[in-house]
Amino acid sequence: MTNNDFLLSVEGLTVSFDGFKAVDDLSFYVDPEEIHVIIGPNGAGKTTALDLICGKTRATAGSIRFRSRELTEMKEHQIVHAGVGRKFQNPSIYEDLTVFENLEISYPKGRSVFGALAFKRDAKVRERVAEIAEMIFLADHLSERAEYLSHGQKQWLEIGMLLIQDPELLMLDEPVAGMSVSERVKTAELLHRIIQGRSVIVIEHDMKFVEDIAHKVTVLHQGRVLSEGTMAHVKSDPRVVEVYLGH
Ligand SMILES: Nc1ncnc2c1ncn2[C@@H]1O[C@H](COP(=O)(O)OP(=O)(O)OP(=O)(O)O)[C@@H](O)[C@H]1O
Repeated sequence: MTNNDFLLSVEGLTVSFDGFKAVDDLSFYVDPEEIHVIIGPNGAGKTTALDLICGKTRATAGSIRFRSRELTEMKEHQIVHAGVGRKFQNPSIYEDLTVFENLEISYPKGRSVFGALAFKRDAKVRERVAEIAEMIFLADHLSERAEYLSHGQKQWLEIGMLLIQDPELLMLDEPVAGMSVSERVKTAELLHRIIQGRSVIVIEHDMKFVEDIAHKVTVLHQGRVLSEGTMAHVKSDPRVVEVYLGH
């Protein structure tokens, strides 16, 4: 039975690579405005699960329902268009463009209601770029070339490039890897700020950061759910301690 109150329902999801099931009969659900963190040991299938949701990898079996749509039957660009944004581990920003230009080129095309009045569209884009830049702590860096940003600022810029498309589901793969402590704190703040009207799935190994952001945690092990619930719940689950947290 599908519960339509969930933003995302993953059920019985399986992918087999030459007989090896990297994701094996996986089910989990994401509520609207939820920060849902996926943790688990190396090779547990976390990245593969996100690859399946964004259409980069095709499922062998199972279903992924996003609102009322079945994503397993859609192409990658259709999934993006449906409102699913994905950030990979390495930032894919344009180093030789400014912060402003990086955000501007990410603004969705063809959404203008002003028709030929291009200047009105330009004003709207500038306004939205300014709004996003403020949100990602880069309001004072709009005219700076992206190559001069710190590693953390580059990560934020890429999140901003996704936010400007206003996805209802945003997926982030290890967003704080390589960040300083203060950048991690600000990233947690950023995530709490952007979930109004959207949900976020995060893969993360930094448990302090997970504690700061997670509404719900799903622990994967060998492609399956090992444990699920609040951080306090999964932290005290002996099976999680044994395969992951105790190491
Ligand atoms: N295209 C592929 N072909 C064959 N095997 C694959 C493929 N993609 C992933 N795998 C295997 O599936 C398993 C799960 O990999 P995945 O990258 O999803 O794990 P992960 O939980 O994200 O790990 P990590 O924390 O190290 O990033 C691994 O054993 C990996 O080698």
